[in-house]
Amino acid sequence: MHPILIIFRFNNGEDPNGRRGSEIGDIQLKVTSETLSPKMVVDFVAGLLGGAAGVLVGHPFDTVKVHLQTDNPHNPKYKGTLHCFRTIMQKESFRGLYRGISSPMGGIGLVNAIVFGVYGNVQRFSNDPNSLKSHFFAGSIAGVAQSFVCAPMELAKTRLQLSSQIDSGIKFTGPIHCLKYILKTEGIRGAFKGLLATILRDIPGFSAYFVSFEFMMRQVETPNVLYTLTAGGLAGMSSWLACYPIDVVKTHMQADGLGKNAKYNGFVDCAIKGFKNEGPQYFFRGLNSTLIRAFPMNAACFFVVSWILDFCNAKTGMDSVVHSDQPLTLVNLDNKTQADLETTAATVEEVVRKIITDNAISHQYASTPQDVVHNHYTSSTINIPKESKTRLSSDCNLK
Ligand SMILES: NC(=[NH2+])NCCC[C@H](N)C(=O)O
Repeated sequence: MHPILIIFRFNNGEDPNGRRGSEIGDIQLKVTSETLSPKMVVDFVAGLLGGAAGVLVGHPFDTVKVHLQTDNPHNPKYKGTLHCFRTIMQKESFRGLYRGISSPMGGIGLVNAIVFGVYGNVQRFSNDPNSLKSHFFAGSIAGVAQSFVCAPMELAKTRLQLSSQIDSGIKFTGPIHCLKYILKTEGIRGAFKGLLATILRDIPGFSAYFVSFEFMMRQVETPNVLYTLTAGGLAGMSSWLACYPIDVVKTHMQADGLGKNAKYNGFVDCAIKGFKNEGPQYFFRGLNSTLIRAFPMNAACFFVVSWILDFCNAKTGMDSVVHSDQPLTLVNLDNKTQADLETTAATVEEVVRKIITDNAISHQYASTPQDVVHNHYTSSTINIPKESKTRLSSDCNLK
């Protein structure tokens, strides 16, 4: 048997195609027997495009960072971040700033598709999707999931960035070439060097990322463009603050040789040696440039993701959850109105019947647009007991 999927939305009188839709407060109900919710795919696509937007905005900062990191300390070419930026612009214009963008574009696009795809789906299907706890948990799972792609990708990036310091006796043409070489010489274990450190970094990294974004977005009723950009930027910064010391250790692990060439015995050993050698500063070197880059990059990323999710929600006008053997679930985009529903109707069945017998509750529950909290990652659920499900469908002529 196909799971029954009930989708409903509150129509605020705005038709996505510009036509005037139904009356304010009308509720549209749709019942289908699909297994795949369109949202599932939308999350991945939104993450992919959001990641690409982030790289487009963030890459010049990365270029400046790498130029500064590799500058000669005894005879520096650049006086600082701004000077470096200006010098590259003068000499090579945008081409200089955007050189080498193709690999992060592909890589971060893929990583973000996994991050936002896994995050959105875990969050929506969790028991209490609206709680910050669910966002935290979904962020951690997403962090673990992306690590398997992120770790080898960052390994290749690190080895390429440090190719002047690490002498592997070969000049790499790009990340794929570098990874192939690692696979050939160091095997599959070599390609996943730093995986554990990546997981340890990205569990706190991505839970902080999503919880802080969600928290900030909840502080205002209708976040405007500037607000969304700021929240995304700050979420990116807080995510790096939450995990930066682990990131430093990860970088050293991935820059380390293998076998008898290895300086470190593992994650903890690496952290201890770094601390003994340099003191607490060891864990914070490079934090500035990371934070500077994180703001614009994640502002762009979250903005594009939110925009795409909003756009798709407006188009389909629905949010949805599929439960095959659990009680049927109703999902709605709008917390507030749903809260009204829950308190005024005695039973869930009654709620559904009210929704179905058209207009029965439309005016009673009419909410003005300002009243609506559009929470991109929120889905509110009403659980309908299994027994009432069958009755419901026959009563209402639903298939
Ligand atoms: N530590 C993390 N991985 N935090 C998540 C932020 C990811 C984001 N793509 C960035 O590079 O800024």
